[in-house]
Amino acid sequence: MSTHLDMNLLRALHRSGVEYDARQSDRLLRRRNLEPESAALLAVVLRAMGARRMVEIGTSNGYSAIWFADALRASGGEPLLSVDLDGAAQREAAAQLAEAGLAGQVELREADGGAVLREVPDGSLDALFLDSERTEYAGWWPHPRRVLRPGGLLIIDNVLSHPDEVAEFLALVEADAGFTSTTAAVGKGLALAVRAAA
Ligand SMILES: C[S@@+](CC[C@H](N)C(=O)[O-])C[C@H]1O[C@@H](n2cnc3c(N)ncnc32)[C@H](O)[C@@H]1O
Repeated sequence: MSTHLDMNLLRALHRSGVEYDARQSDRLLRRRNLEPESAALLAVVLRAMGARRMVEIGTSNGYSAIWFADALRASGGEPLLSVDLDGAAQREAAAQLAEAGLAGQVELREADGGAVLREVPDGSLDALFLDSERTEYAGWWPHPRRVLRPGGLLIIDNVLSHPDEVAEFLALVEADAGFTSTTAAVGKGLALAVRAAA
C-alpha cells in the first residue's frame, strides 16, 4: 500500500514480535501483534472514514499503534489513545513509536481498558479497536457502543482464531439494531461494526 510509513521498520517489528512470542511461554506476555494484512486493511478503512479520534485497547509493542497513528495523522486527527496494562510493553512501544517518527501521535496509557472506556465521553470516537483479553469485552458493554459517534467503527481482532472467546461480545453487537456488522476473513479475523448514522 502507499503510505508514509517505514515498511522496513514495520516488517522488522512484526518479525521481532513473532520471534519473541516463540520464546515466551507465558501467553499474556507475548507480543501477539496484529497480522500485517489486517493492519493494512484497517489503515485504508480509517483513511476512507477520515478517522480523527481513536482508542486502541492493547498496545503491546506498538505495532498496530504505528499503523493507526499514521492513518489518524493523514486525516489531521488527534493522537491515538493506546491503552495497556503492561508497562514494559508500553515502554517498548514508546521506543518503536519514536523510531517511526510518531511519538507525538500516540498517547500511551498504562491502565485497564475497561476502566479507560468508562471515562471516554459519549459519541466521541470515530473508531475503537479491541485487541486485549477477549473474554473481558462483554463485561465492558455498553461502553464500546456508547463511545462511538454515529457512523463510528468498532473493530475486534481474533474473531476467527478465537471465536469462543468473543462469542458473548459479538452477540451483544449483533443484537443491537444500532450496528451493521461483518467479519473480514483477513489475518486472524476482524469483526467490523459500524454504528448507525444519527
Ligand atoms: C494481542 S496484544 C495487543 C497487540 C497490539 N494491538 C498489536 O497489534 O501490536 C494484547 C495486549 O493487551 C494487553 N491487555 C490485556 N488485558 C488488558 C486490559 N484489561 N486492559 C488493557 N490492556 C490489556 C496485554 O498486556 C497485551 O499487551
